[in-house]
Amino acid sequence: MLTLSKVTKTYNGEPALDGIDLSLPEDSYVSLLGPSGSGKTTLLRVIAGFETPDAGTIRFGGKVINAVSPHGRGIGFVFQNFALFPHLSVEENIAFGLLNRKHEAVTDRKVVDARVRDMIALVGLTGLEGRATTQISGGQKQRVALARTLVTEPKMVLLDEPLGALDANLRSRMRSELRAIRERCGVTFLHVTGSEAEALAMGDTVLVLDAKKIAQQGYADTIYNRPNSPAVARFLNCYNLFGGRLSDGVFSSAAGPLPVGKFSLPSAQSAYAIRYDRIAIRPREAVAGADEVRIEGTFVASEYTGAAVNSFFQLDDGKVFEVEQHLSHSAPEAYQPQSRYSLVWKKEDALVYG
Ligand SMILES: Nc1ncnc2c1ncn2[C@@H]1O[C@H](COP(=O)(O)OP(=O)(O)OP(=O)(O)O)[C@@H](O)[C@H]1O
Repeated sequence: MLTLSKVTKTYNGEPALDGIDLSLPEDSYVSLLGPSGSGKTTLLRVIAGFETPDAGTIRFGGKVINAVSPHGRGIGFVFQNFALFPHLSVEENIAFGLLNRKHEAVTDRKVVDARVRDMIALVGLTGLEGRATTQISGGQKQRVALARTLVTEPKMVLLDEPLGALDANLRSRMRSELRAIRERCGVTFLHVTGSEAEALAMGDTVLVLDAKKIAQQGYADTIYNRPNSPAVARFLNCYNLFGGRLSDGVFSSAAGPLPVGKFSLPSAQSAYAIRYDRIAIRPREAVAGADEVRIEGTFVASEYTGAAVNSFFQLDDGKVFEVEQHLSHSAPEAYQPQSRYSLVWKKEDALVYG
């Protein structure tokens, strides 16, 4: 439904977007993930029409929309800080967009009231219609912001870090709320986030932006299991990465030679990656099986994250190596600080780039 080809945007001679090609499906939840400064907000603003690209084409519903004003695009935008009107009630905030939009404003009060009522029910704000927006919680403000956009019946909604202003607890509850609301209204959501956990949890599709380009676009589980470059693997924050060189089925790294399985990915940069949750911690004297890779590390500390425990080991080259054990698989074990352990994984579980 939305296609960008070779879209470029430059600020003061510096590229903020450098040849973006992407294609978003109808009726789906898309997460846009990227490190700070990678161009996420710029990309959203270009799609919304708040910024004009220097080059490239934006097509929406089959039509080129480069020259169409933001109001005429049929694309909604939800801001991180919600941007609600403090002097208007919940209901008035939601009605505002319909009554005052430049394109096809709805002025029949009955139609406005009916649509606002439906929207209030859809986002779960029934009972709070008359409240001032200064008298509702952060999560409720988020719902008002969303309802105010959805009431105008956009074909697509852009959300710029929509959960960024909420505390951690509320953020995880609003993740499933947002997904459910989207499914009910059938509109494509493009959700910008700097959090890999949020992107993978929410998006049917994930777009990874790195250094002003699309580094990878795919299903969330494909990106998680098969990041297509060391940069994407690093950014996902769930892989240990080793630099080095691949030759004759062995990856030579600072941690020693690492045997390689059948799987390798072509990449300009060579690297060896093993996911945190694919590693077993065994006594130092443990011997690796024929299909396994074994290195040694010194235990530093463990950190509980609720469903998992993450343990940190220092390798001989000083690098920190992380292991994640899900508590549903086994009870947590206590490791001795400053003691040496074997860190073992299956050869086939490693991703080798080169
Ligand atoms: N109005 C502007 N004028 C000049 N440079 C800008 C402008 N807006 C963004 N940039 C630059 O463009 C690049 C991309 O910025 P952008 O805000 O899109 O990144 P982001 O991925 O959204 O970052 P963050 O996650 O920190 O919000 C950055 O180098 C930024 O400094």
